[in-house]
Amino acid sequence: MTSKGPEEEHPSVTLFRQYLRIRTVQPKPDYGAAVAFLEERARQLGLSCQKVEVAPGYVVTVLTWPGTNPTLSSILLNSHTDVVPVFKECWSHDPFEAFKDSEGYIYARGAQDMKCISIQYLEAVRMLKMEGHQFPRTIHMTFVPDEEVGGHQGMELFVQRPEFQALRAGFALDEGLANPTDAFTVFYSERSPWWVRVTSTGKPGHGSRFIEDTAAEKLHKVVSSILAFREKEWQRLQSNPHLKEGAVTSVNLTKLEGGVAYNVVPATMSASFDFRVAPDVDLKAFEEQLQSWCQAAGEGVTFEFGQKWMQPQVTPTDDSNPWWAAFSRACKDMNLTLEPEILPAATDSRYLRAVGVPALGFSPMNRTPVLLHDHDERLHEAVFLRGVDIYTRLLPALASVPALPSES
Ligand SMILES: CSCC[C@H](NC=O)C(=O)O
Ligand SMILES: [Zn+2]
Ligand SMILES: [Zn+2]
Repeated sequence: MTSKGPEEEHPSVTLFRQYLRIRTVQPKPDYGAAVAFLEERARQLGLSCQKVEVAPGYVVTVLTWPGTNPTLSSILLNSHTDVVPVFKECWSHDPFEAFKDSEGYIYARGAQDMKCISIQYLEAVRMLKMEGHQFPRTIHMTFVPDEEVGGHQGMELFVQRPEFQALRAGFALDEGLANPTDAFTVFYSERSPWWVRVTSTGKPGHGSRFIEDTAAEKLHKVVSSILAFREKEWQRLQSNPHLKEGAVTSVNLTKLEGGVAYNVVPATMSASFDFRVAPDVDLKAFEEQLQSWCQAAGEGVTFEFGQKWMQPQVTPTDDSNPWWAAFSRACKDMNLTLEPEILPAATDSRYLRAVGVPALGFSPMNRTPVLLHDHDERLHEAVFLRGVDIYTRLLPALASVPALPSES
C-alpha cells in the first residue's frame, strides 16, 4: 500500500483521521462516540458487534470474524480507545484535528497510542475479507476503555467476565512502542507497576526549634534510600549494553505532600513513588526491602500501595511457543527485523497474560520516534499504511496456527 496526494487520500488514512477526531481523552473520554464509530465499522465490514458494559458507562466493544474451525481457540486483537490528555499550547496543530502536513505526518493525540492500531486491525480484516479469505481460527477485535488510567474499569474487569471466557482467546496482540530505527520492537513481558506512598509521622512544634524525630527527617531518609536504589539500577543499565530499559527496575519520586506553614513543623509528611519492577525480581523480597528502608528511617514510617501488580508473566519467544513461531516467521517472511524486549510501562497485556493468554505487544511503526504521551504525537501515513500491510500478513499466519496439543 502506498500513500497518495491530498486530493486522493487513501481511505484507510481517512478512516484513521476520523477516529483520531473522536475526543476519547482522559479524564472524560467520549466513549459513546467511539463505540458508535466501531458499531458502524462492524456494519460496514459485516462483522458481529458485541457490547459488554463492564462498569456503568464503560463498554468493551468486540468485533468478531468467525473462523472455519470453531473448536480452535481464537486470536484476540486488543486496542484501547482512550487517549492521554494534552498540553494544547505545546502542539504545532490541534491534537484533535488530525492535521496532515505536506510531508504526510498526521498530528494527533492517539496517532501512536493507539488509535493507529485499532484502525490497522480493522483495515487488515477488511482487506482480507474482501479478498475472500477465511481462516481456521476466529479473530476477535476488542476495543477497551480506561487503559490509560490503569484498565481498572476496562480490561481488568473484562477478563473476569463470562463474555471474555466465551471468546476462548488462545493468543493476543496488543500495543507496543514505535522504533526510530529500521527494526520493529516486540514486547513479550512488562514491568510490574508498584505505586507506593510512604508516610512519615513525627513530633510537631514551632519552626524555630531543634525538634527531634520529625516526620521530614525520617521521610528524607527513605527518599534517600530509594533514590540510591534508583541510581544503582540506572548504573546497572548504563554499564551493560545488553540490558534494555525494561530489564531493570525503575523508580521516580512523583509526589511530596505535607506541611501547612513555614513555621509549623508538621506531624505528617508523605512521598509517592512510581516503581516499575522488572519481571525477574522476587516481589516478596522486594516488598521486604521497602519495609526495611522504612524501618531504618525510624519509628512511625509506613507505606501503602496505590497500585501493586503481583503477576508478572513472560510470553515465551522461542519456537516452543507456536504463537511466537507463527508471528516471528511471518515477520521474517516480510524481512522485518524484530527486537524482543520487556515493556518499561504497563498495558492491558498484563491482564491477558495473567489469565493465561499469551500476548505480544506490537505497534508496527519503525523509523518513527517514540512520541506516545508527548507533545506533537504524530505518525507518517506511509508508516501507518505499511502497518495495515503487516497485519494482513500476520493475521493469516496467526489465525492458521494448527490445533495445539491442548486443542486436539
Ligand atoms: C500502572 S496503571 C497505568 C498504566 C499506564 N499505561 C500507559 O501509559 C502506565 O503508567 O504504564
Ligand atoms: Zn496505549
Ligand atoms: Zn498510553
